[in-house]
Amino acid sequence: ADYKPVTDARLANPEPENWLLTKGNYAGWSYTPLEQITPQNVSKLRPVWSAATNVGSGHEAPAIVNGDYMFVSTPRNQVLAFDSKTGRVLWRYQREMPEGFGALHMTNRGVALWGDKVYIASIDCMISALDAKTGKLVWEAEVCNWQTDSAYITSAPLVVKGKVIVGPSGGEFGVRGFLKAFDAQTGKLAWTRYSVPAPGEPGSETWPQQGQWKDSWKNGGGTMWMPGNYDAKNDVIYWGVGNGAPWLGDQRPGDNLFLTSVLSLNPDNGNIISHFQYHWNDSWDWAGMNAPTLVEFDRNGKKVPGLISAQRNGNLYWLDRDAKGKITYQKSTPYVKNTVFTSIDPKTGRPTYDEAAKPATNKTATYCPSLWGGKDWPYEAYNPKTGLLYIPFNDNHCMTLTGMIQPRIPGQWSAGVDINKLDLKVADNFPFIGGIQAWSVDGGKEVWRQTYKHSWNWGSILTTASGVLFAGGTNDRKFRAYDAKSGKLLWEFPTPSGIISPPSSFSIDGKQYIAVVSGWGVDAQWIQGKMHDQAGWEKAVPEGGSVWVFALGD
Ligand SMILES: O=C(O)c1cc(C(=O)O)c2c(n1)C(=O)C(=O)c1cc(C(=O)O)[nH]c1-2
Ligand SMILES: [Ca+2]
Repeated sequence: ADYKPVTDARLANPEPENWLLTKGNYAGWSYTPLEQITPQNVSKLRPVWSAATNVGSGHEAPAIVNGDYMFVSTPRNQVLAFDSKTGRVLWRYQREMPEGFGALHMTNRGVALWGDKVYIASIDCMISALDAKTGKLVWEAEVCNWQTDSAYITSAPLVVKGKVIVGPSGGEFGVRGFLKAFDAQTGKLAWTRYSVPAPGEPGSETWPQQGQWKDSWKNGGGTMWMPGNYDAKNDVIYWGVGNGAPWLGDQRPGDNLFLTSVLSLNPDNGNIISHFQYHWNDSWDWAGMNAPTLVEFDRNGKKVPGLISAQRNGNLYWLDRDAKGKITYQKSTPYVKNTVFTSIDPKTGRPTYDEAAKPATNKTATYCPSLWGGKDWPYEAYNPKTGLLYIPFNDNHCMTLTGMIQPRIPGQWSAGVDINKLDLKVADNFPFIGGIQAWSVDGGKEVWRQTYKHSWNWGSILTTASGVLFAGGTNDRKFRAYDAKSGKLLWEFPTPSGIISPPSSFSIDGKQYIAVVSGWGVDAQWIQGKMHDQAGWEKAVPEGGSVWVFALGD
């Protein structure tokens, strides 16, 4: 079939029938304007086709759809192309894993599209451009060196104006985070931007300049391991920055810009325009890796550009952004229990801490939420019709950590805590752990919630113009539909494994489809094991990847 090239204009204004970007649009909404599937008829949803991916581990990539072509990336550096309507396999690309390779998170969060190419960042630090029609390799380039940098890539790339932008992971291996941008046509490196400034660069004054920790910036963390968002109108990208390395903040005294922050950047050269740091001197692995969602706030009857973001630290943030990309704190509120922040400066958003709840070297501290946060990487969703932000959250869990000095050995855990002693504690008689919260963006209030007594929630959310939410994320393998206005459960379907991939939607010949990839693994699986020990939950969730496509039956 013909392949319609993906242009800058199409990415900035994606047609409703396709799903060209990880989160559906550059604003990060995870929203489809399609309206055929409604709260009234969603109970008639039936599988149309499914396909095994032939690999295990956690499948965290959405189905990306451009007309008749659907692209799904999987763990182990694989990209599958399907006929969107029938599920026929068009091609399969697999980049061989290097011998001896290991990473902390064996997953991939999806491909990016531009022109006639498909871009995949592989776990062994490479970025590859494939021919969309054939799957043939067109170019490849090195983003990092997995052996010498101890880095790996799980992120989906983001393409902005002909540049493919991606950052590696490795916050627990002492990687100093960065983004790289490559020419989408040729693979030539366009720019590199570190999240932690070198001495003399703006922000370096927030890192130790002398003494025992003067070199801490070199391995300070701040990996940018989730795709950013883009304000196409004003030409500004927004990217989240991860946790500090090692985790203990006393080993890098100072605020440590730009860890656990959102950065606004110029996509042409990666220059930092502005930032907001969610919390200073991170000591909890509360990474700020999820870019905030681009919305507009209603202010005195006027629409003003804003950012909203449910952060891992358990706070929900409202930030202003202007046409130049300047970010200004507006307000925040806890959406899960946080035992660390004793107050937040209403002007600056800067928190003060209960020192007893801040882990440090040779000190044991207990804090809530645990390192997995009020929410981890799964995407929130925004629906402009309901005006609600939907947050996949986890509450009633805490962590006890003891800090230590851990030498940095390439490729090895060096977060400054014993990896076997990540002491997750759930609340006694917890009423639930996971769930979905719906928040009014303008009203600033929670409107409804769904809670899961027997599961964490690892499910990114899709919302539709017709008022439906789709989400997996639970250990019972179910894919669910909810009423976006009320939160009422409308439909559910058990897939072969648990779902931790973002659902997406597309339409062909006037028929709307919902796609999702089933395939439990990574931290969702790790926590399930801990919940077995703590609360007697089933130890394992069946694994193995499969793609599912649904539509309304008769
Ligand atoms: O600091 C990092 O570089 C980094 C990377 C990743 C990743 O690439 O998946 C995760 C984390 N940190 C992390 O802290 C975390 O909780 C996490 C969960 C998952 C997952 O896929 O379930 N990845 C990651
Ligand atoms: Ca991390």
